Amino acid sequence: MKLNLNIQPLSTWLKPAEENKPLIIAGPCSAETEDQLVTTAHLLAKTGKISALRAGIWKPRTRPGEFEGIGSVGLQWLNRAKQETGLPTAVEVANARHVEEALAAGVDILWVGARSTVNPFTVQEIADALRGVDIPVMVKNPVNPDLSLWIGALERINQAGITRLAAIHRGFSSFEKTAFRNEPMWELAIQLKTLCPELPIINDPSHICGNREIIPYVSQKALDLDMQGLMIESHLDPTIAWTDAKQQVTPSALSDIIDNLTLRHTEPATRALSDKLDELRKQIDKLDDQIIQKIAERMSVVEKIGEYKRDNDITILQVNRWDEIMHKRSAFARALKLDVNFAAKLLELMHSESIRKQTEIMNAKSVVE
Ligand SMILES: O=C(O)C(=O)C[C@]1(C(=O)O)C=C[C@@H](O)C=C1
Repeated sequence: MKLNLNIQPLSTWLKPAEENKPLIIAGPCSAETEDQLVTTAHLLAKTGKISALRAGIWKPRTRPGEFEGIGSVGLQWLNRAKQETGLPTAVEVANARHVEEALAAGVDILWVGARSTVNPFTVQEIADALRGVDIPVMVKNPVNPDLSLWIGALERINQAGITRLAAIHRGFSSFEKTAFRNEPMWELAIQLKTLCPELPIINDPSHICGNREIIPYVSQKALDLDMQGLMIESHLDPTIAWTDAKQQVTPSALSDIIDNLTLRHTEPATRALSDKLDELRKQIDKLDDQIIQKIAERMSVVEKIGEYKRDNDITILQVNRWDEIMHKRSAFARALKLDVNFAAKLLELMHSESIRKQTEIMNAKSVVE
């Protein structure tokens, strides 16, 4: 399946500020005061590395009583920052009123937040408010790891006529406590990219990390996964930020982070390098064919065992046998320097397919009887 979106290339509406460097959208998590926003904007603009200024004006907070954004007045401050620095501005919108106010205040780019993307009613309201308007829109992934919600939101906005469209990968909520505030689950962004290669994806390391220390690592990984840019929260003094203080960086720290990022090419630069890659890929093609062939052979033995179990009334699941397989194969994988967790995942996948196939065989019997 391919995703059919009508979109214009990112380069038609936002370009990296520097050659051979990633595209960066930066700014405070929240606009707090006029001085905080305008000063931060100036410091960011001075780095010469920023393509657009972001700031949260309306902040969705889980519990009431927390700072919920400065509201409409912040749009005027943002406009002043834009006039003085020349940076285009970006704001999160969560309903039709936000869209109207942001447009009236001359905001250049809108984004739909993760808590809105989960709700098709909200996304549709935003899409309807955007009908007939020509403005770039970015759609953050939903808080929960559901690719179809992300796709649905992109489709709704696109169907409203927005062709300057991008996705923002900000990570997903998870019950497990990990090093990340929001689990990156990179595979979901990769799936989106595979379904729609022309859709630009901007990574948001600030929300994935939740703390500034690991922002460089996540940023580099996003670029290595061919994402088209980064949205990084930056505050003139993060220690006193009103929201998300731990994940914001000063403009000068951001400048250092950008300097240390490597922008890699999607294709080899020379003929000789591309020949070398082709040669290695040919080896992969051959090995993949062999792996599939062997898995198919294994499955046909599994089917024979399934028929045997059916005819002799033996349970499908054989815990002891499976335990033995896991132990032996894990030891073998370790000896071959394969990652044991990876090997275990592969084996578990095969086991669940064996069970699925043998269940089909068992059920075929009950249909015949
Ligand atoms: O050994 C069996 O009984 C099988 O059916 C094969 C197999 C496997 O895929 O290796 C499948 C299911 C059992 O739980 C254990 C092992």
